[in-house]
Amino acid sequence: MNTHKKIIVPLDVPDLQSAIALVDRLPQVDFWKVGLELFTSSGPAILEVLKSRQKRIFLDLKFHDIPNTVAGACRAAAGYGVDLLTIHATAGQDALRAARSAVQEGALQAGVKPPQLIAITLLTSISSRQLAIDLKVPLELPEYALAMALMAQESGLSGAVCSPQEVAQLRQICGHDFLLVCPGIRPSWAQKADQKRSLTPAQAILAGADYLVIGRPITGSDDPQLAWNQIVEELTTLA
Ligand SMILES: O=c1ccn([C@@H]2O[C@H](COP(=O)(O)O)[C@@H](O)[C@H]2O)c(=O)[nH]1
Repeated sequence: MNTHKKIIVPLDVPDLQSAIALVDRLPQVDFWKVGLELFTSSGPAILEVLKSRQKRIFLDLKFHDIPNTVAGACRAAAGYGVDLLTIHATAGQDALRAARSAVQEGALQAGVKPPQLIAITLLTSISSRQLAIDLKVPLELPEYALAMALMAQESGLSGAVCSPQEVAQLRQICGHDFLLVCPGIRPSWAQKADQKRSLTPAQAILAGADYLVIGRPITGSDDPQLAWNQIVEELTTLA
């Protein structure tokens, strides 16, 4: 796969108009992520815009609810014909299994290809200290992230969202068929902002990530095109 096809850019903008402006500004981007901000403000309209331009879509709604409710949400989301869909692993095994089945049903009913359902292991904005002190989780962070990924794998999900700092371990244990998508990516020249467990794009790919989610280093830059080119160049040197 061309290296630039491994980069997913989030449309973390407040409205449909800003989203379309960003898509127009970065025509090289093949894979866009629609998350909570844009979907909450503008609904599914952006999905049709992206599909009409032959873009791949990561619908990152991070479902987290009881099994019956996540199943209903997954059934509806799968009907949009997106490529990737997220649920929090902490919804638990019953919810993950219900979500997996619902994704198949929703896609079948709508006559579209089912999305790959992937589980959030632990948000990349959470540090080891926050995991222990705020969330009261008694495990070491890498052990916890691995446990969440394994639960997702045992529940039949296609993969997981993890920080690049845990991706090597997850790749080694979960195997090569398990999709690993990494946000929290920061080129050496970018601000970390609220991301606590980051690596550079090259480090993340070398550690085993299938896809990198890279937002503000590109979309918050004065020159998004230049930032995109710098990242693609960094990754091309690996190929
Ligand atoms: O653990 C997670 C899960 C999802 N995200 C999402 O990825 C992007 C990251 O954007 P940046 O601007 O590169 O920080 C954002 O849409 C998050 O909702 C994540 O960061 N961590």
